[in-house]
Formats: sequence, structure tokens, C-alpha cells
Amino acid sequence: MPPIPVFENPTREFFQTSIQPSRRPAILRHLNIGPCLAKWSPDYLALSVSSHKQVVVHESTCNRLRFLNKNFVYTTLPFCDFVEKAVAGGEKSQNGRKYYYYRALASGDPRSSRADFRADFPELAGDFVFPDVMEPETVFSSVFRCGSADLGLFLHYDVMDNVLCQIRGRKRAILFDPEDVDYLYLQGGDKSLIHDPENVDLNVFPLFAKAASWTCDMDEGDVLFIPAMWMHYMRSIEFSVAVNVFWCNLPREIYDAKDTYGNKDLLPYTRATQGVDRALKQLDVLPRDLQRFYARMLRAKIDKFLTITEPLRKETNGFGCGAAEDCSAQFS
Ligand SMILES: O=C(O)CCC(=O)C(=O)O
Ligand SMILES: [Fe+2]
Repeated sequence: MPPIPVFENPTREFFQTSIQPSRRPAILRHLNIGPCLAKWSPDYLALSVSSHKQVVVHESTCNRLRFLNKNFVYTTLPFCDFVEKAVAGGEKSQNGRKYYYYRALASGDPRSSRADFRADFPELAGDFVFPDVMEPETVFSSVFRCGSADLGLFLHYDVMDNVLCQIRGRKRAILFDPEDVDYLYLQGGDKSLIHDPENVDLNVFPLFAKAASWTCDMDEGDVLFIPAMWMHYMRSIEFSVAVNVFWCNLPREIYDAKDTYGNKDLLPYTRATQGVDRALKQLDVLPRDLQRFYARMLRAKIDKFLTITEPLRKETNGFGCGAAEDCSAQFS
């Protein structure tokens, strides 16, 4: 299991010249994220946010949320009731408990606008400082997230670079390199059929044994850099509150303008996949055996592309040293 390196209070310059270009996850520790760290108890959140605020949350009797083949429902609650239920839901002693998870959506129409923490939670805006690692004008969205203890959020990827700021409660993060995508059973885009990488039935998902999981336990105040396309699974250990910030690390025109969640595939890929569909359609006129023969020839082209393009990362962790400990010592 490769360790996720830890960097103590990295400067924006160091982040942008060393951490971000490595295309590997990293824990950024002791960055200033504001007074939320001391203030955001469940009571404070419930009392500060307008009693009129309604939120749409995931509710489940199961504490490992599955997106494909859903095991949760969306339900609308006043924010303060949600906080109370999320706190209670995670308690071990309760029977028949329910688990709750909230991912903030834009306060306007979520189909056309993106989450913006400061606008969505004006009462809390002053408590949270965006970590000073990305260029402010590239920020795409900022998302308030809150949920019960011991709740796993399904394995998925997002298409933008992201910093997940863990504010309340510890959380286990498990990430997978995009190079391992062949072992992760993605279905129809950004979600995996494997919803809980800590409990995988290898009879059903045998290739998963080849995937390397990059794991860390985040403490309150830790900021996890999740590079675009790194699959991630998050399990809260305690009642959890976080804010994550997505930003456009590539030129704006690469992103789908209709994306509001940060998870619609990049336009060059959308065009490429349409091209593949058109290419395969050309084979329709042939008998089945020849269609399959030429489809294999097409696949060989893609295999060749993968062998001539070198993977970005080799054995070391990309920071020019072999072990995470070395790195954190070096850059503390
Ligand atoms: O920690 C969570 O609740 C989910 C985080 C996540 O998926 C993200 O930041 O992209
Ligand atoms: Fe995510």
C-alpha cells in the first residue's frame, strides 16, 4: 500500500511547482483554513444556519453508500434536523439507526449552477478560509459535506483537482491511481461497481487484487489533495464535516460547460468516445466474424498507444524520494 506523503504547511508556490505536478495525492497539514476548526460543533452548525434552510440529503439504513444499485434515498430536511440526525445516526448504541450524508448543492438551480460554499452558507462563510494553494480565479466550486460517523461514500472520481478540507471528525481516505483503472470496475463513467474497497469480494471482482490502495487517516484540519481522476472512497470515522474545493487545473475549454458537479468527463474524451462509436459503426456492414476481427485490430491500436506513452510515475513517489517520511521531513 503506497503511503500518501504529508507536507507541513506547504506554500502555494511549493504546492504548484512540486506537489500538484507530481499528480499524486498528498496530505497538506497545518494550512490556515480559518476558525471553523475550533467552531464547527454540531450545535454551532445547527444554531448558526438559518432555520429555514432545507437540504436534500442521502439517507440509508446501510452505512456503506452505493450509487450504482442505490441503497439510499434522497430526503429533504431542515438543515438543523439533518445535523441532529446525522450525529445520532452514527452512534453505535442505537438500534435500527439510519445514516445521513449531505453534499451541498448550489442554492440556485443545481442543474445549472455549482455549489459555492460562501453563497450557500452565508452564516458560516466567515469561518472557512480557502486553502491558499490554487489560483483563486481557477476555483470551480466549493462544497460543504457533512455526515454520520462510520459512513462510507462510494468509490468515484472527479475530473478536477481538488482539496478536501477535513474540519470535524477523522476520516479514512482510500485512493487509486488512474493507472489502475482497469482493475476498478468503473461502470458508465465516474462510479465504480466496487462501493466499499475495504470489503471486496475477489470472486466477483478478481482484478481488484491488482489495484494499489493509497490510504490515509485524515485528522481534523488536514487537507487532502486529490488529483483529477484519482478514484476515491471516503469513510468517516466520526461525525464528519468537510469542505472541498474543486478548481480547473487545465484550460477552461477542456471542461464540459454543462458540468456542475465536477464529474462530467473532459471534452476531448467525450469527442474521442464519440469517434470510437462512429468507428465501430463503420464495421456494421461486415459479417459478425469480420466485425470482431477488425474490432480486435482497433483495440490493438489503443494497446499500442498505451505501450508507447510512458506512465507518468515510476517506483518512487514522484517527489524525488522513496518514502513518505523522507518527504515530510524534507519539506516540513
Ligand atoms: O469526504 C467526502 O465526504 C467526499 C469527498 C469527495 O468525494 C471529494 O472531495 O471529491
Ligand atoms: Fe469526490
